[in-house]
Amino acid sequence: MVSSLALPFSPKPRENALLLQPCKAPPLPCSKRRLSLPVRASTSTPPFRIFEPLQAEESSLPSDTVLADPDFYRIGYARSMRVYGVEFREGPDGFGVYASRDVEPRRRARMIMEIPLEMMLTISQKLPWMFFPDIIPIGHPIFDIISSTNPETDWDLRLACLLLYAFDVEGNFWQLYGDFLPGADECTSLLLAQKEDLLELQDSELASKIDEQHCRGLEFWEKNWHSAAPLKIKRLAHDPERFIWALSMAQSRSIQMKIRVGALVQDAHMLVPYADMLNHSFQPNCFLHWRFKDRMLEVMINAGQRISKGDEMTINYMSGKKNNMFMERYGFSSPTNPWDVINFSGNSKIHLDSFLSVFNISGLPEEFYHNCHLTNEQDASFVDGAVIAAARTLPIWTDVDMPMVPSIERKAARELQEECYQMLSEFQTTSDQDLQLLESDPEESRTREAAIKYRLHRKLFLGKVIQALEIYQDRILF
Ligand SMILES: C[S@@+](CC[C@H](N)C(=O)[O-])C[C@H]1O[C@@H](n2cnc3c(N)ncnc32)[C@H](O)[C@@H]1O
Repeated sequence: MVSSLALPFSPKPRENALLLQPCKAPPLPCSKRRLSLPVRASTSTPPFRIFEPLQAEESSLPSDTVLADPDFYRIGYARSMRVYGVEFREGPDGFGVYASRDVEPRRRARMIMEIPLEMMLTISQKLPWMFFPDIIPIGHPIFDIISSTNPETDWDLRLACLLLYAFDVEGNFWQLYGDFLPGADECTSLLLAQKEDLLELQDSELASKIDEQHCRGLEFWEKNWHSAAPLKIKRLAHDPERFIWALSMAQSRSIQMKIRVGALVQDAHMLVPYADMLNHSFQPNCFLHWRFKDRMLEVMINAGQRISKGDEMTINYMSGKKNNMFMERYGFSSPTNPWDVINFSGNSKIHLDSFLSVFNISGLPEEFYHNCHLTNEQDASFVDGAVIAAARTLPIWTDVDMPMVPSIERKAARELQEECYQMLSEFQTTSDQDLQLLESDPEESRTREAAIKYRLHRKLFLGKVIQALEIYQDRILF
């Protein structure tokens, strides 16, 4: 274990930083997410003005969101966390980060959040296990439990142990921050799903993977939280549900990053408060950066990015991964995931360059992008991540010396459409039925909702590929 060093200096609050000042803002509803408690909209006036945006006009901010409770900022501000030009709001996908003012594009990336290492929970990706900050005293039995994990596969078990341990350390920041983490009923992680929710995925392979993960978590708890375990271990997770919840936090909220602390460069798994409230986008406007000189994680707006007040600030959680991977780790999916895949089994193939030029897609397959400057308005709205995914996943042929023959291309496109229709017919429900289910029960569990959305998103993707192939057939006269 390595002890963390003292911060070389405390960062000064900057202009526009979150400032605690007497409240002049009108009372606004705010969200204080407490573990396992339903979200309540408080109508009381916050005792402090929490950062400039609270005074901003609410009208241009997303209407289906409520501001985070002032305490959420206060506990971080007291420990040198800073935010600039953004605020935390609770919306349809839980907490998120939103711009509180317009930002003109800049040549350099611009910082919107800084979080000191002292507030994080980190553990090295490889042996020997090192923790920053070093909160586990030598000889504590949780260290033996962490040491018993498989170094190759069990990063999430180690992080879950560390999180549970932090909740138990008197005065630790995570005792306060834990109040704002999603409870078991608010988190979408499928580790927290009932068995019948997993059936709603209509994907037996994914359901059994999640089931295996769940069993792995339970076995780990049973092995280490047995009746003869010391009290200081037992009290970290009295029941398996508590451990599984911590495991779901580790999986759905941690990041991996190379950090440099003093002379040590380390690949770490990290739980970073506040940055863990950023939602995912395949076209993110932000990224994470490790600032070595004072050991801060920075959230930066991409260089050249224009931001309008009310925009959600997002990062890319994983690049190049299909929806099933997003479901497995985070419990959400997207109908426009540009990396989704369809496994076609027939021999039909379409001509890649012709397909790309019909939809003005440029670049190499790894970096396909929609060249919207060449496109009319109607096409611009049609071409989304699903069409980019189609360009990657449709079986293709390329031969620079051979021109494509439109009639052969049309036949291939029709056969590929047939295969998509066949795949759609194999689902137990239609998209309309899924939509009805989602609308009919607003109180249903987050995991059941995520599971129904997953199969719906698959159908929407297949439908979009069918539509794209239709447009392709119409436009390949030359
Ligand atoms: C790192 S947390 C982000 C903060 C989270 N929204 C919260 O309420 O604490 C990841 C979780 O946020 C949600 N999430 C993030 N990005 C999403 C997206 N693009 N669509 C739907 N849910 C998303 C999922 O529930 C995911 O497990």
